[in-house]
Amino acid sequence: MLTVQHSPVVDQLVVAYKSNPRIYIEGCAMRMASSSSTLAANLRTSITRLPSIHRSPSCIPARSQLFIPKPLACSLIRPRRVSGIGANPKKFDCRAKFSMAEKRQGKVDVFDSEESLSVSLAKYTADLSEKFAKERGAFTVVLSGGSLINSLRKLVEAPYIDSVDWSKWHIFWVDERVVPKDHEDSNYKLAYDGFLCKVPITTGNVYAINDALSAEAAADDYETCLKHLVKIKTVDLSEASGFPKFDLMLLGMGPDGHVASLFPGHPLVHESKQWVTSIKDSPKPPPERITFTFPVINSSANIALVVAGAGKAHAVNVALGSGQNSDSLLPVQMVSPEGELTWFLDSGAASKL
Ligand SMILES: O=C1O[C@H](COP(=O)(O)O)[C@@H](O)[C@H](O)[C@H]1O
Repeated sequence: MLTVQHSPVVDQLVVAYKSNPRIYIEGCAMRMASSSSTLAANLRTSITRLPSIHRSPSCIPARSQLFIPKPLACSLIRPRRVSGIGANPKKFDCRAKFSMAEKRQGKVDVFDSEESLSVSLAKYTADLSEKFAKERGAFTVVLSGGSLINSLRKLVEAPYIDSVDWSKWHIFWVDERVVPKDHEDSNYKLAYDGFLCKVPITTGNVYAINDALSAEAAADDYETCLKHLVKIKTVDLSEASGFPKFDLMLLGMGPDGHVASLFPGHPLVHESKQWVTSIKDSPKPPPERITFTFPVINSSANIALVVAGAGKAHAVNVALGSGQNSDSLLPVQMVSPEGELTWFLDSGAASKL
């Protein structure tokens, strides 16, 4: 059950946002300074689930085509070994590594190259786009920073550049660094340069994090933005958890097993009430960031965990194979969506499985 406090100020801000997202951004920042969240939400306990493994390379023709929208919109509101990575699809059923009340099966796709991973990720994303556009008239997509953006490159080529209904897309970030949007460390800039500037996504449907605010204020501002979008049903709400339910979350993973800006051993991995939170001591620079929390991540309808490179093989093996972690669970092991989990691994990332 989700409760959002209403007030004339909030209602004015909603009206303001509809007519001019920038006004709404300022409104949210102002409101942030004088209010505290009254969100009451139930915690959905995160449960690790282990997947079946499927190797499936594929290919599509390449053709680049550019669309350049205006740059930004709004900031308002266990264990089984895998052997012989090859061209033929192969399926494995994995048993859960941890006992769990609510065991579900995910899927692991291993590709012989990052190139074929990218091709398959494009088709997966385009298929979900079509499904959600039909079902609910909108497709809410959450991006990570890092290498994920490069892995989305086939989505901006034929046939998807023309066949996807980009007008239905709404873009969010699972985490952001507290730097200006034109800074080299900005996840927004990375996504804009590598993906968003090439597709005709409506400017007003790109929900960037407000880079004019402190980390705490930016996290609060983004949460306020999400509550508004849930209220107007642009973003679904999970009945099970009371947290927002995004249609697709595209997650990367660091070599240490972190996802979003949720790092191994950091107390934020246990945050159970906030939708969006901030971190000032990120072990990976830059230190100040904002991030979705696990209850939001795990309320997703679909999560793609996209991991490439031998440098990440150990964390992948801990999550999916016989690898052991010395301390607590790796954050990536805590990814357990309400919906479907699909791993996209290249041969390097899967090399220890
Ligand atoms: O700092 C971050 O790192 C992770 C992983 O990045 P990668 O380059 O190793 O794929 C990324 O998913 C996250 O969004 C980003 O802020």
